[in-house]
Amino acid sequence: MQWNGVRRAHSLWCCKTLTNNTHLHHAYVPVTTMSSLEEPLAFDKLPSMNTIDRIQRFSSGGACRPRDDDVGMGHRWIQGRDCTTSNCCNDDDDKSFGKESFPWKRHTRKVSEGEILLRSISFSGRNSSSTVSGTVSKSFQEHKFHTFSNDNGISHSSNKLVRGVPKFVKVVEVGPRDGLQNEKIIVPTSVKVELIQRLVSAGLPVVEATSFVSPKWVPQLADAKDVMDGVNALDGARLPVLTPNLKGFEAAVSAGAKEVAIFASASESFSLSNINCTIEESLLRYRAVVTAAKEHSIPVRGYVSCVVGCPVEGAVPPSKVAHVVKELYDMGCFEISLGDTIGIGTPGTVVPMLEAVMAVVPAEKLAVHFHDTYGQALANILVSLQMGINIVDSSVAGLGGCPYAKGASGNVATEDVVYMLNGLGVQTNVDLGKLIAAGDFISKHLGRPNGSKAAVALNRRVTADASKI
Ligand SMILES: CC(C)(COP(=O)([O-])OP(=O)([O-])OC[C@H]1O[C@@H](n2cnc3c(N)ncnc32)[C@H](O)[C@@H]1OP(=O)([O-])[O-])[C@@H](O)C(=O)NCCC(=O)NCCSC(=O)C[C@@](C)(O)CC(=O)[O-]
Repeated sequence: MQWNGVRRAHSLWCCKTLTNNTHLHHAYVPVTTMSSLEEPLAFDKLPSMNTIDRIQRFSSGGACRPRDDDVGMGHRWIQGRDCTTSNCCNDDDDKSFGKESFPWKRHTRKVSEGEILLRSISFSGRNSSSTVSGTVSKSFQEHKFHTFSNDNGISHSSNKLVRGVPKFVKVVEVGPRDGLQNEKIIVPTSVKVELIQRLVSAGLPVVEATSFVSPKWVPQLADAKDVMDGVNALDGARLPVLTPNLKGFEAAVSAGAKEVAIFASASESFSLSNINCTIEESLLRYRAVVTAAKEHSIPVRGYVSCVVGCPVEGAVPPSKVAHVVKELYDMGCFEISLGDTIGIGTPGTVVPMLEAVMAVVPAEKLAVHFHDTYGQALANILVSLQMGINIVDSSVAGLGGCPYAKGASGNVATEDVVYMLNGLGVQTNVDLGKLIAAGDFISKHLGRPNGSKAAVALNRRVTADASKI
């Protein structure tokens, strides 16, 4: 692999500080074009949406697709979704996430919807608690962490903006992987294990546990096998891991992983810097992983990075994103997560990107994954929900960072997402109080404040209430 090494070494913006074990992986430090990140990408910086027309549209039962006469700016989506998906608030069929199916295997989630509904309710708010075992601070259970909202108003709202959002949203917690891979401090394995336990205990249905990548590039996750040893016995959530190649896949399976994720990019430059190969080479690699996964009946999630912008290339054409998403879908990924890796998107750029992607892959197979660098993540999530997406990735306490941009923050905080979803009357089955406790736990270990605004505000309210007693 000498050639690969040479190629990577020649990429100008690749930060290859392998000798410094505290540095994050090579993917994330461009030396040029940072100025392109200083202003939001706007419509006029995107390629003509006519390109989207050229993408072969394939019919998908539940996909929420734009009308043929609406390929421009996607304004229709911003005004409110006017077509339905299987999980729209207008839809009486609560399919939700209890019956997820994978291309080669009917997969039944361990926690059925019925079980979820039977879980005891110990917190106020629409998304109540779970009784999944785990270590949770008792004191938090005595407080009420709820979203300020008028419940009746939500459930009976006739407003098309609110009606347009799904009834259920599957929150995919990526903090232990995407968050911790980006933190400067290498967190001890025992702390990672406890964090995952707490997140599962909070009712999160999917907690991405770690990555089986090169420890030279991501030293923060070099203990992947030990983390899996610590969490394999956990019940109640799926614990996928990232695998960049067959080597990683085999290591993950040996460590007991039951679900994996592969990660491609819509930007050629980012692909080279992140996984040291072109997009097409990565797809070849991933085909091998998916084939091996099928043999083990292991579901594979796909990621596509840089779905609206790349730190080097600037705006990324929606058609390019759609191409990579479709490739991953066709090779057998059961779900594809759309990553705004540098958190540069706004609803103005996210909407046309989603339109292009939803023209080739059904909405219910898509997740959104927003970093909150520019404070746009919740707005982007809301507009995605209105377009029919019902899977959202996030990191507890907003873990992580993005060394491409000054002052960049990590993924959108799970607490903030759940708070917003509670306010919208969308069910997640996540217990906000336990989630906040998990966020406080890891923030304490990292020696920094909780990066979730909702967590900080709710903690402050609890403290203020307690002081009045
Ligand atoms: C992909 C590689 C491995 C290619 O790296 P490479 O250097 O091209 O690979 P190689 O095949 O030449 O191997 C080089 C060395 O790595 C080893 N190696 C090779 N594969 C593995 C493996 N799986 N596990 C452990 N070790 C491995 C291999 O054995 C060899 O070891 P040596 O002989 O030098 O001692 C490398 O570039 C890498 O690990 N990259 C990690 C990238 C990464 O983790 N990025 C962050 C995740 S993506 C992300 O965060 C975005 C996302 C998903 O969140 C969505 C979004 O926000 O956009």
